[in-house]
Amino acid sequence: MDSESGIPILDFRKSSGVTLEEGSEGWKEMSKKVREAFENHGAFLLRCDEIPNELREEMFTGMKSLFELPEETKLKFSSTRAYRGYTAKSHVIPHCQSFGIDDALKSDTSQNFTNLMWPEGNLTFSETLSSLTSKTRELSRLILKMVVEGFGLPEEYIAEVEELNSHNDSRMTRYQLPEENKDSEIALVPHTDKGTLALICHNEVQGLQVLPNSGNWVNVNIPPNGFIVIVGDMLKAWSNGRLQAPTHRVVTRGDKERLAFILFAVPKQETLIKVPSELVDEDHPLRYKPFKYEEFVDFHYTTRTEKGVLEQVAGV
Ligand SMILES: O=C(O)CCC(=O)C(=O)O
Ligand SMILES: [Fe+2]
Repeated sequence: MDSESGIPILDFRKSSGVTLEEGSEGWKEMSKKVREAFENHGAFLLRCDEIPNELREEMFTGMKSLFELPEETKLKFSSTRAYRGYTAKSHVIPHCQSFGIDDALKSDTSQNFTNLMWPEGNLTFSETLSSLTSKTRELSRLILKMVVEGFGLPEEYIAEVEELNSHNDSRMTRYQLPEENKDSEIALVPHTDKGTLALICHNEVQGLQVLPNSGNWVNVNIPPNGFIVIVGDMLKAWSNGRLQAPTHRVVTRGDKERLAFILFAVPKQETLIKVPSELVDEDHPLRYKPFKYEEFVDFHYTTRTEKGVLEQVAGV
């Protein structure tokens, strides 16, 4: 457990003697821990060996060169969609620059992005981005299956959680230190993630904070070579509010810049989010009516509100 935030650390590493073969006892036990962590914290810290350290190091080395490219090159990666494309110093991300990549898993996405940034080519970057994206996506699939198992739901629901993970966006962010004040300062404003799950790894410079129900921000310490897995609003809705989608933000802490790679598992626009009947009972009355992901996204983009979006769109 992370002593500051109380968020559990789950160890998926084979080297720790864990076998996560689907259906095995180890798998069932871990699925229960995933469910409990998501119920209590909306997140867990993950140690796993699916993603080699060399790959992460390669990614952060590549990201360093990426962010050092001239501003006019970075601005070539534009998007009409909010939070996608290249953003620098927006109100949402005051001290950071970020590349939001849509459809991160499409076979040519990494290559097209790389070619735009490095017209002379950068095969290492393109392969690293593509490999880290697909490996984190495999992890998100595994974790969603564990949610189905953790709730003891019939196997049919695996297809449903796959729907919740049918689209993938990724984001690469550099949180810079503000010139004047090197102490703690907000670099990414408080929010919940709007999709299903987010998997985040960073260059070992901490900065993430969560807001527990106690109402006081707490630091999250991602373990070395680890990840944090955070529940988004869609998984919260699908689970009838039984899994939390925690409010989180990033602050600059210390004197090093932070680099983060984030994979977002999201539904397709037209996906219908509907609570499984098994998750509704006397103790857990239905909280959300069925709604399409795009209704939620449109409402969020038009109102630009962070407060109670889910309740306003789908609340019973
Ligand atoms: O950089 C981080 O640790 C968090 C990023 C985040 O929450 C986001 O991009 O939605
Ligand atoms: Fe987030």
